[in-house]
Amino acid sequence: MSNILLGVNIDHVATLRQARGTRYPDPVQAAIESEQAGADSITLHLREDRRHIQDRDVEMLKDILQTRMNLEMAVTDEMLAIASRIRPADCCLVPERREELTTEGGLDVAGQVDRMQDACTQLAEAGVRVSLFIDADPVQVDAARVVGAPCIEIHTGHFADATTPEAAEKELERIRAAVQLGENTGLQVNAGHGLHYHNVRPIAALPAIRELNIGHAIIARAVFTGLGNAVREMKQLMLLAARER
Ligand SMILES: CC(=O)[C@@H](O)[C@H](O)COP(=O)(O)O
Ligand SMILES: NCC(=O)COP(=O)(O)O
Repeated sequence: MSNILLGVNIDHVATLRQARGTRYPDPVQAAIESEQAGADSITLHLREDRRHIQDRDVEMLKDILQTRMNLEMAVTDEMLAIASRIRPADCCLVPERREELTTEGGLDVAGQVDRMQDACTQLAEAGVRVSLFIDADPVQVDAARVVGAPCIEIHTGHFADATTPEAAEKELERIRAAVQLGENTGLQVNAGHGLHYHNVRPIAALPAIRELNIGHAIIARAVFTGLGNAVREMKQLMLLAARER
């Protein structure tokens, strides 16, 4: 499969807006421009602390997006109720800690099977496709199957944070094995977190990966090149890598 999809995460456009409490930059404009530049979906993380994306952003984009909304959220009753009402195409369940700078790891699905099964069932009944954000851990991949999630998103943060080529290669092998297990298990396999223009290609080249969700690096590059160019450049890198599959 030489095609690979890009989900652009617009959280950090909202981070810039929230820094001053202004109306700009508007994540809604970022989503439209990202779609026009080739994004296959738009990811936004409605955090419990609303540090960046606001409920208003989700409500507006529900009626504006021409591709797909991938709503990231914690597994809480509040967020499950919002997702069941908004009914995004995709909902990616992620761990959240109030004091974290950004997402630090994957969901412990295996340690809370009943809770995860209930969440997956509730969202599926609302017509929402569920993805579970998990570490590259076979135990978690199998648990995602057990709880009935159709998709997983492999956390690539440890790969991105590796400080030596050897450590990066070790993390890439863990990701490669988890991605292959996910495909063999019948799950759609996505990946994301910490990917940027200099580390995305080996991840995009993994044959079974369907979609990459990338945000921080694209928004950072957009500061200098414009968002459209930043999205186009990332998509081009991914497609070049996918041809090596
Ligand atoms: C789950 C993930 O890796 C990111 O999509 C998440 O959005 C990171 O949280 P922040 O956007 O708050 O950095
Ligand atoms: N789930 C990963 C995502 O949406 C974007 O993460 P990042 O590229 O902002 O680190």
